[in-house]
Amino acid sequence: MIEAQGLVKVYGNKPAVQGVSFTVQPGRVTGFLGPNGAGKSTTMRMIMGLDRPTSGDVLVNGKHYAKHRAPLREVGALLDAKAVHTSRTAYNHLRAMAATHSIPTKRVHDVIELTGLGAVAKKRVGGFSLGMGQRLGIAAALLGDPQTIILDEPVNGLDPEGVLWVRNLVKALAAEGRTVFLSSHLMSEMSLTADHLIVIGRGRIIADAPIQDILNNRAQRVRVRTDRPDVLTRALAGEGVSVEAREPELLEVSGVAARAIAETALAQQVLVYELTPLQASLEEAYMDLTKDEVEYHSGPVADVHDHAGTAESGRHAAVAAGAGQEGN
Ligand SMILES: Nc1ncnc2c1ncn2[C@@H]1O[C@H](COP(=O)(O)OP(=O)(O)OP(=O)(O)O)[C@@H](O)[C@H]1O
Repeated sequence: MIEAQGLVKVYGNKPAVQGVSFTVQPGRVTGFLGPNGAGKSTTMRMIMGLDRPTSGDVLVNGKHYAKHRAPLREVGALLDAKAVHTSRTAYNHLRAMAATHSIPTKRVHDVIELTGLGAVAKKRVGGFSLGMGQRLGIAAALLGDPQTIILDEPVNGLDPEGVLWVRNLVKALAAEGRTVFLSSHLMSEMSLTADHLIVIGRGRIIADAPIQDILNNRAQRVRVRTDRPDVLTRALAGEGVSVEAREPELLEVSGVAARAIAETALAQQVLVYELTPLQASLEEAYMDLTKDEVEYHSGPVADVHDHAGTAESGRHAAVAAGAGQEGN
């Protein structure tokens, strides 16, 4: 279990994390989701004792990370896969880690097999691709067979087969009763992997709930086809209600339930020939939640065309477009 209480981290005069409290429970995958610069990595580094909180406190399995006698056996983390730039082979890297924590060599072989590194285990880590580096980082995180696993952007750089593998792995680890805390900026991936979401924006928690609740709590949108959109729009107007005209006879309404729209239409004697409650995608719910919290706003799509193609290039383009907005 991970318990954070009032965590604050200020770099110079830049508040990166601003009073964050949450509990990550065992037995489920908890996703840590937020736009670039939201404070995910900083929070994870504080959990692992790599950054000292400006104030507040965080415990892993009931203690500060550094107070555990055998931390690798308590908590396994992948924080920066690129950090392992070594002339050692993957096998020797893991063996050295195992040796300093009294972990038997058999476990090294086990995690190499588990992470699909068998074919490259005797190769120098310095020559690894990003995906192989991610697998090695995950192997290292699992080496001590820890109860708590923290993975910062674990699918970064993985091919689709690798993404699926991480998804199944973290679900299996949670099903064994472990605490699994996983950061990502990819909502689509989280929706397939996590049971519970903690959403962070500009250093503050903006949601902490089961994924299904986050979807259900989003203002319900209803698609309405009517021959009198003008009359219905006026009749529905009110606080918390939004009515958008999509096509000449098509409205999208949020903030009013389908039945209430039907009642209003009936009272106005307006013909309605479609009334469809729309299920929000997790992506939409996320955009809704974080719309005021993004530190970096993307430029128009035309700006990113040169790099377009992958989510990753889009993300970098978004950062580039937003450079200079930091601290606003
Ligand atoms: N060592 C540091 N010194 C100064 N500022 C920092 C440092 N580390 C992070 N920050 C700033 O703190 C804020 C939070 O950064 P953090 O890396 O925790 O966000 P993140 O949610 O992990 O983002 P990303 O998805 O881009 O990795 C950002 O504004 C970042 O620029």
